[in-house]
Amino acid sequence: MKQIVTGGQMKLLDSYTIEKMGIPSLVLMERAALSVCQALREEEFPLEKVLVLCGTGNNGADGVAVARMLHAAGVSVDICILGKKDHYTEEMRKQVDIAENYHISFVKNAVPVEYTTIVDAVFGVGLSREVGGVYRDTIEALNRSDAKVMAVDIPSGISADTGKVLGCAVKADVTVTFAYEKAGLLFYPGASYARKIKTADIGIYMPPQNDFELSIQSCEDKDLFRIPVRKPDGNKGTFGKIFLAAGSRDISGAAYLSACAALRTGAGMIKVHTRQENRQALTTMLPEAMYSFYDDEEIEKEQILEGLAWADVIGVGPGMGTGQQAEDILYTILAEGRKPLLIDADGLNLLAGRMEVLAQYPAPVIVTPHLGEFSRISGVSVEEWKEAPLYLTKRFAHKYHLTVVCKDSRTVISDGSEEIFINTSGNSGMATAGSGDVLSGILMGLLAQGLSAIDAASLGVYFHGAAGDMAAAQKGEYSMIAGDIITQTAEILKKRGAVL
Ligand SMILES: NC(=O)C1=CN([C@@H]2O[C@H](COP(=O)(O)OP(=O)(O)OC[C@H]3O[C@@H](n4cnc5c(N)ncnc54)[C@H](O)[C@@H]3O)[C@@H](O)[C@H]2O)[C@@H](O)CC1
Ligand SMILES: [K+]
Repeated sequence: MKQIVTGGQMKLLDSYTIEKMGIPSLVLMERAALSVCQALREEEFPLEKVLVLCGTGNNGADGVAVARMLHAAGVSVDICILGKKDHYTEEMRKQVDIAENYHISFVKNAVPVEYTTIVDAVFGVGLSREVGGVYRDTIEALNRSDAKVMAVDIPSGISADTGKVLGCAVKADVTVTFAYEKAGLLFYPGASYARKIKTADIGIYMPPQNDFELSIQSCEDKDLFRIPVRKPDGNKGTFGKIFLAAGSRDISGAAYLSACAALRTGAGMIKVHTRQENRQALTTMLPEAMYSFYDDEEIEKEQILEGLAWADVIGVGPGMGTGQQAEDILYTILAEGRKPLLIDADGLNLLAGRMEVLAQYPAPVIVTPHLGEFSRISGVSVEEWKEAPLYLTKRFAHKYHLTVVCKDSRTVISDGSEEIFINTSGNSGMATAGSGDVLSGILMGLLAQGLSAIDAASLGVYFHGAAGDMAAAQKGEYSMIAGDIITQTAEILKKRGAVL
């Protein structure tokens, strides 16, 4: 698990390290600048003629220190400072004094096209408003040049919290970020402005007790090993039984994909409750599942109650439609279910405006809305969410005691506690029909094997994205389809099994 921070959190950690632990600010800065110089070499930047563009804050001070190190190593480097001298921070003043002692060239109106490499040290985590004026003109000229661009800490103009472009922003080739990745480097569009991210240890201290309202985490490959080990003496019951209400008169694919993904993730048994019309298709495509069917008559409440009593995990929603029968099934489950419950797709559409009914549910509930569905069930518009994705997802999860998987290019997962997850696996090929059904199947499969709701959700989303990345490597982002994600799910678990 990787720790991620907001801009405000990073500033607190900087001050804690300086004031409480006693490491001088200039020492941190020296390490920061060294790490940038090292990355310039590792990433083979063309250092024939380098421009370091600096702001007046400590990001600019980092830049001046980088210029000094390059100059000392014999590189031809110019420093251009944007902003007034009387705005310099103390560290910036000091770095400029040192650079002047080294007789480094300072230029007033840099012409970006004249350089082979540009180091962007205009704004870091201190960016507090829209970028305009000379800053904007210079950043736009930089983006038009052919120079290779290294961003110091974060591309200038990107919000460290949301990844939004504040007016305009530097398009970097590589970003060296200090101590922890900032949330704004993970969310789009920030992620595409930062491109390749390298995280440098500069000696920042993380106190064991901090007052952060959010502790932001991001899963990595090694977290896949938290998927429970198969018990050699286990039976079908050991690995969990799932009751899934899915599919409707015209839709059988969603039920198939979700049920198949749950079994492929390792669940012991699944029973799909669906419309009679799906009998032939589903029993042919997935004979491994069990089924109960209903038709135009009233929904078979007895069948549902039987399924709920039998199951360890309940799922409802994929391809179910939003008609009266779907609504009756959902509300029967909400009234009678006693096991961990996953609600997806149409299940969520049926809940819009009535979320308080979930408060009575006696076991953990996971909901998996995409942003549009999240907007419908929470009343938060997509634009509002993009302004504060972490806070708004947490607030909604907390209000209704849910684990929320808010699906977007960077999915956010929260159970309302201070620990919140941003997912970084996956690719645009996963924006394909049925991909969400596969995710719901994976999450049920992990719940069935005993993971808690938040572990199943955070790990399952990462797992789904990782399988999607493998599918894209094989089929390409254009051609991959949801079924390919299921195939790769099996490949990932095979490797996991082989290691143990
Ligand atoms: N000692 C420290 O505090 C350390 C700081 N570090 C660096 O310092 C950075 C943070 O430094 P600061 O907090 O000084 O902030 P920044 O250097 O990111 O920027 C703040 C400055 O920009 C101005 N500003 C903000 N938005 C603007 C806008 N839209 N247009 C024009 N001016 C604007 C502010 O008024 C302020 O002068 C980090 O990102 C990191 O690069 C690192 O060197 C590690 C140590
Ligand atoms: K920067």
